[in-house]
Amino acid sequence: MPGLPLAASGLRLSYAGETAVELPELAVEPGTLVALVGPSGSGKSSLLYLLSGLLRPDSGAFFWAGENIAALGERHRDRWRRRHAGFIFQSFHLIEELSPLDNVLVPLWFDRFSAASARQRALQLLDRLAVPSRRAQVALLSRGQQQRVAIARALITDPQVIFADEPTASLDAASGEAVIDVLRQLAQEDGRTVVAATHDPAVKSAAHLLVMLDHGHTVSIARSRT
Ligand SMILES: Nc1ncnc2c1ncn2[C@@H]1O[C@H](COP(=O)(O)OP(=O)(O)OP(=O)(O)O)[C@@H](O)[C@H]1O
Repeated sequence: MPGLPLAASGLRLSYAGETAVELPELAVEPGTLVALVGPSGSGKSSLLYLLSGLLRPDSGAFFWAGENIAALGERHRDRWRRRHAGFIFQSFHLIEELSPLDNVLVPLWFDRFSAASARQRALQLLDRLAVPSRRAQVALLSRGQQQRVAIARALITDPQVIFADEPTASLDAASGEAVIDVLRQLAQEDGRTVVAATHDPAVKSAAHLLVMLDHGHTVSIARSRT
């Protein structure tokens, strides 16, 4: 499934009158890995949650494939997210007692699907991400492997856009590099749109597009040369 173009215009979110993030203009083509970077408290997570439709802006618009998600009610935004987006978190959010395979199948619990084909797809994803799928409990895997299980779980619905909140922050450098390689592949080879909020200089240098934030303000948007 090809990626999804994202765009934003005049986005602003504040908490108790304090601006958390402002983004005048953004356009992201499918196949792009975007890094949202800046010091702690600069608004990276807030912007990620705005662009993913988890938060609603005070003003402005953001578009997924031309649809202004900011204008939709919660139920419709949920539907768009379920259909088009996958999420990856710093602390993985896996169910420790379940196997890697069963964790990858979690997003399908509430959907009608063919168990056999879903299982096959989950095994293919775990294989692609080099995770030993036969382990009884995901908790027995290394942290790098656990994050790759979380990526497989995000991919089970074949999302066009992936949102990642500090995807490498709890990993050592080598495991972080493996996850960054996967994020780049998801953009470059699959053509998905990938947006990551990050402190990690390695994610920053791997990204195709950088959105730099400082105290809520977008300082610059730069296309990297990588
Ligand atoms: N739920 C909230 N209620 C009130 N203020 C909030 C809330 N969430 C974030 N903020 C404030 O909004 C600003 C931006 O926070 P945000 O978490 O988006 O920054 P960040 O760059 O992701 O930070 P970090 O790198 O530390 O995770 C900060 O001043 C923060 O204190």
